[in-house]
Amino acid sequence: MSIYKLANKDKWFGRSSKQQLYLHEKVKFSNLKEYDLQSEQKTFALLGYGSDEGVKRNLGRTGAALGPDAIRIQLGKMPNHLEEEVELIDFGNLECANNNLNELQQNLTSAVTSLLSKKTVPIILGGSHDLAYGHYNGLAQHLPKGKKLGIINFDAHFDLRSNTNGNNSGTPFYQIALEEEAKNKTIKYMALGIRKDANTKNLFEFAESRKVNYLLQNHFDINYLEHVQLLLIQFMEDVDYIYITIDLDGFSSAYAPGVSAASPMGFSPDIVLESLKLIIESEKLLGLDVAELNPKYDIDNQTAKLAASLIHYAIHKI
Ligand SMILES: N=CN[C@@H](CCC(=O)O)C(=O)O
Ligand SMILES: [Mn+2]
Ligand SMILES: [Mn+2]
Repeated sequence: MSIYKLANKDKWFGRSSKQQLYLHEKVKFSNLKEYDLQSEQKTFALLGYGSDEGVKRNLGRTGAALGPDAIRIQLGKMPNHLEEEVELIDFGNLECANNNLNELQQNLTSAVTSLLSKKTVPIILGGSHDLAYGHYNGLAQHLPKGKKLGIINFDAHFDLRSNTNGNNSGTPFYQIALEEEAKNKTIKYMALGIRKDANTKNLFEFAESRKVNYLLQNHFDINYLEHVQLLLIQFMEDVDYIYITIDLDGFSSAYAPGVSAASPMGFSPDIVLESLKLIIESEKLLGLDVAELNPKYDIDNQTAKLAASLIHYAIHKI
């Protein structure tokens, strides 16, 4: 079994208003195993994936295990504009035990399925990007047969590496592609912000062979907004539900230095926010995660604040 830790309430602090003007005053805490369906009110479920095992296996710089708490610290200090009946619940962290990544991913899948069955919107805080494999499977298993789940990944990398030598942070979408094929289905995968200088020829070939809808980093830019919107609309038309995964290493290192594999020439927050707006307005969003925050390399918490701002934006838009 992987490790399940209840939320550390000390990570939620900030100015005190006594009228829930800040998210640390709004957030509630619960136990994954005990939580029950409250009512039909909108509920966001925060769950940390406190692991960098996948980054370590992928020869990256470790530190992402500390990502979830760094996001909580920044999110808690932000203003709360949620309606009173909307709930924000911190379910704590899943962590890796005995370097057993597969088990951690399976436990994330079960947790996500359970959170969906209780009508919450899962928001996973990462944590290395292998969380995508667990998160996707949890969302997919919840869906009725025949419903299509599309993945929209904001990332510098395809993460389509083969997992022949084990799962890691670079393999989640390869695993999903192969498992969908085993069921005579095809992966519905869009990757935005792909860097040519960070993905090999083989990865591009694999992506093309699986009809991955990808956009290179230089075109994933606010100057190409209409083009980006068109691609998103076309992709979303073809699926019933959407899973959003944001790998912070896709942002330029000017915005996101706190990652394992930084992108000096990455994308900017403005185009990501425009994309999130469009996706959320489609009302097809099922779950969202923010991955790869590595506080060890962050500067003045910029990357943690960016991660928190993305989540802040999403929960106020959904
Ligand atoms: N999740 C990250 N995956 C990247 C890491 C790149 C790197 O470490 O340079 C990948 O495997 O391509
Ligand atoms: Mn990446
Ligand atoms: Mn990634």
